[in-house]
Amino acid sequence: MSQASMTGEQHSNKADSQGSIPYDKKNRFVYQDDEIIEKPFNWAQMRRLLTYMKPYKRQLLPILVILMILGTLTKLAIPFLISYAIDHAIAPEPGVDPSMKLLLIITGTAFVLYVIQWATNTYRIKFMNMIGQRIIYDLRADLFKHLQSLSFGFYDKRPAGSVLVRVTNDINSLQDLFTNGAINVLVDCLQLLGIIIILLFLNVKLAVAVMITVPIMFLISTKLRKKIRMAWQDVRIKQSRINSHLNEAIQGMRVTQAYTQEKENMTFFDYMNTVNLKSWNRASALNQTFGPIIEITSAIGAFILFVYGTGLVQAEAITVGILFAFAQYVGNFWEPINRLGQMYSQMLIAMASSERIFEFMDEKPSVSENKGAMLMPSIKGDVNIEQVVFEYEPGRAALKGISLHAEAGQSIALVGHTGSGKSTIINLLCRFYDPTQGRVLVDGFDIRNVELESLRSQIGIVMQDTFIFSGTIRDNIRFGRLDATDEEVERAAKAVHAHDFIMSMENGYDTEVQERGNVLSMGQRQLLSFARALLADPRILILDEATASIDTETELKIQEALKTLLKGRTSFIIAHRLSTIRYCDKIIVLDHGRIVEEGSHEQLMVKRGTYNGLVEAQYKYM
Ligand SMILES: Nc1ncnc2c1ncn2[C@@H]1O[C@H](COP(=O)(O)OP(=O)(O)OP(=O)(O)O)[C@@H](O)[C@H]1O
Repeated sequence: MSQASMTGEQHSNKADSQGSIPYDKKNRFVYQDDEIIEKPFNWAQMRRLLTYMKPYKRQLLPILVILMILGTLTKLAIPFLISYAIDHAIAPEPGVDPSMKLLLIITGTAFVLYVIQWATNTYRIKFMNMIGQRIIYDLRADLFKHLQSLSFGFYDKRPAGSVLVRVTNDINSLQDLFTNGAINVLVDCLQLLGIIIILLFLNVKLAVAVMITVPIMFLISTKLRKKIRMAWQDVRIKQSRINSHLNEAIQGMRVTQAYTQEKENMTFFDYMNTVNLKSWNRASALNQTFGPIIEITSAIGAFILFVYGTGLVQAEAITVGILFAFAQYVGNFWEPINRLGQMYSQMLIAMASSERIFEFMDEKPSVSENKGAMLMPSIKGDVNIEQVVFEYEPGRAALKGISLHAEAGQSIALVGHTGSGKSTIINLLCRFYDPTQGRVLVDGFDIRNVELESLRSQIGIVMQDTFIFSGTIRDNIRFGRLDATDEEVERAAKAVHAHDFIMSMENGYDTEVQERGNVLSMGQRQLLSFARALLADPRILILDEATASIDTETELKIQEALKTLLKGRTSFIIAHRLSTIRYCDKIIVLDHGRIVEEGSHEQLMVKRGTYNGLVEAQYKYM
């Protein structure tokens, strides 16, 4: 089950109080909120994030900085130039004639500056996007690489939907920071500093008077921003829940339709959707209050400027040109302040995102290679499981002291009731988990001391729940050994009797199958995964309920094929259908994590113990 479990309580938080839909089953799903929660600014984390900029430090950053400085300087210079034109070319001091030539020179220069400003801004945004996208590409690649290295234990604790939603949302919120943010902060700070210096240079008194509104504006905006931030976070929580529910609803669509639960699901979805809409409306309304507040504050600034500034002009303390320059600079003043506020909110959200991304990245695989792990030599197939105890969760042993030996080339069947520990033995043999106690030896090597890839690449596994990737049937079989030729692929398919059904499909081996192979029947999928495993030519072959969905006739054919194919390989076969394991060299009977019987079919039948009971129970219902 994805983000949800059916037990009930946690969901009854904020969302419920906001949702007005009278729906008594709205607690049916419980979602762990994987939303982005605001975190205090954390320098260490920011530095870690910024290390992703390192590869671009030499190539692109210097260009960016030059563009940034050039853009800011031109922006700052233009009002100054116009002010100069007013005072010296349009309305010069009494006694001096207006100069058309000077005006033309100044307007020409201003025009050139506008062009430079436009060009620098355009290229700055382009470069920023380029760097930002590359950083996100690197981050995403790092994260995916790491996720692939994490062990089953990590995924046992987290539903796929939760990993997915979290990774996509968090990476997206960092995307905003890197593409729009980091460099803009520098641009805005530079611009602000430049304006303050110029204003003070032009006239200290007027500059101080105009900037009197800044602290007020700062106070108001800090308070309001916090509220707005919280409101948007609430929106993200709601959206994250919708995503989680969607993920689950789509995956479980067949069950929903089979149990005709569409109406129920729709009502629940409607409820979540309404809660999301309300939360969005609230955040959006709050957001809209910000604009007028800035406008009122700038209007007060402008009022002070014109009342006090005109007084200063009349007293001849400043010129009209300087008053004009002031008006322009003050106009440009609020823009960076506003953006810096937005950036701050964005950074706090990015802090939370990066924390969660780094939390995944810092997660160590519970199964990792020991230092000095050696390459597993070519496996002969002798498997020794010695006194193995294994707990998925502390205190709940799934295997309680298992010892078994498979000589190279032997076929071993694992049988027993559901939950008796059959798959767990296989999981340990493939080293998806490490035993809590005891050890697993292959050809005398403790598998903890060999390189994982060299071990797993020599073990083939066919599971009941076969995963078919999107691509052609040929690609799916070739997944077993990527360098296999087309002939080898077909030979493997023929050996497991998959060739006929493949050829009956529209494009034969080139038929496209969808993710999880929905165009194929369960049995067909299993046949493909047989072919895949055989192509890999593993020394140890594991069949975990691999023939459960194949009809008896095909199964008999496969049995024949398997007899030759299993020759020379050690195999472990888990099967509830006991007829399939009758000819195995050894049958291990498990019960509640312990081996209760061991021997050949004939030996165990004579014993008239658990195995005999299982076989008789099966025939009784036939
Ligand atoms: N990922 C897991 N996390 C926690 N407990 C688990 C996990 N997988 C299996 N178990 C528990 O370990 C025990 C053995 O499970 P296992 O899957 O090995 O049984 P099995 O014999 O293969 O069952 P089946 O015939 O149904 O496939 C069960 O009690 C099961 O609940």
